Amino acid sequence: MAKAVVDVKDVTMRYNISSQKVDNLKEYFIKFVKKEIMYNEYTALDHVSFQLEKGDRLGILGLNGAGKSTLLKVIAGVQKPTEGSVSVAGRIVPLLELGAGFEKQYTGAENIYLYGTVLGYSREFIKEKYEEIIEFSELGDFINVPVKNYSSGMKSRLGFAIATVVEPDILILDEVLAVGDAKFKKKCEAKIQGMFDRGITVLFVSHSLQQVQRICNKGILLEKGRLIASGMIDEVAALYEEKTK
Ligand SMILES: Nc1ncnc2c1ncn2[C@@H]1O[C@H](COP(=O)(O)OP(=O)(O)OP(=O)(O)O)[C@@H](O)[C@H]1O
Repeated sequence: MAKAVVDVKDVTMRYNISSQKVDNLKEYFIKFVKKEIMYNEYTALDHVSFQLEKGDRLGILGLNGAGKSTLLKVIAGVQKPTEGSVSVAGRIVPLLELGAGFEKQYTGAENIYLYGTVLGYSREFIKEKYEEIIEFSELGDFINVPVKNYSSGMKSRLGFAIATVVEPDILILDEVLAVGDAKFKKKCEAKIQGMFDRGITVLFVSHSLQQVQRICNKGILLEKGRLIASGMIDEVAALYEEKTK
């Protein structure tokens, strides 16, 4: 077997969820001091393991709350798993919650530098790609306006333009093909298709089964945080459809 590009080993993710409703910070503090805050532990991912080879395009299927987004965040390194490990070979570009990392009081232009740095780009690289990012985002003069005045579509466009200015080895997509208006969506799809054609590895979550089957060759199915099936996408998609009947 070829060397794994993504190796997810026995990953478990548990969250503490407060079991009572606390209305404000003062009440929380009083209950905390009196040790009255109780937590329920919730297992969002339960000992999940799989590997991907270079060029694999994995569709992650499962009902709402199955753990799909959590799995992507753990692989992207945004969240640390409670147990288990993830190893990744190459540059990952995560297209998750586009624009969520922006500093709202700063302009789009300033955020190119801030967000670019968060994604691990050097200052020289951002400088070199600056015009290309603005051009792709189609924000025009809005680039000098604070991000707090952007529509959600504008934020997504800028987020997409910054994240995809590098050539990734691994691309993580969470429902982001729904970015912006129809025209911009087409442009994003074309850019992503170009990356697919260069044989990158992809992890993809979408509620459109058709889209997943069009893009992916392999699939996994999550149910309540457990991996219950993995294989070729058409087989896993058929099983998923069976379960949703
Ligand atoms: N930060 C968090 N704190 C507490 N619980 C969380 C957190 N993030 C996710 N969860 C819980 O973990 C479970 C899995 O969530 P996740 O978003 O990964 O599911 P999903 O399969 O992507 O769902 P959807 O299809 O609705 O997007 C859910 O029950 C969710 O409430």
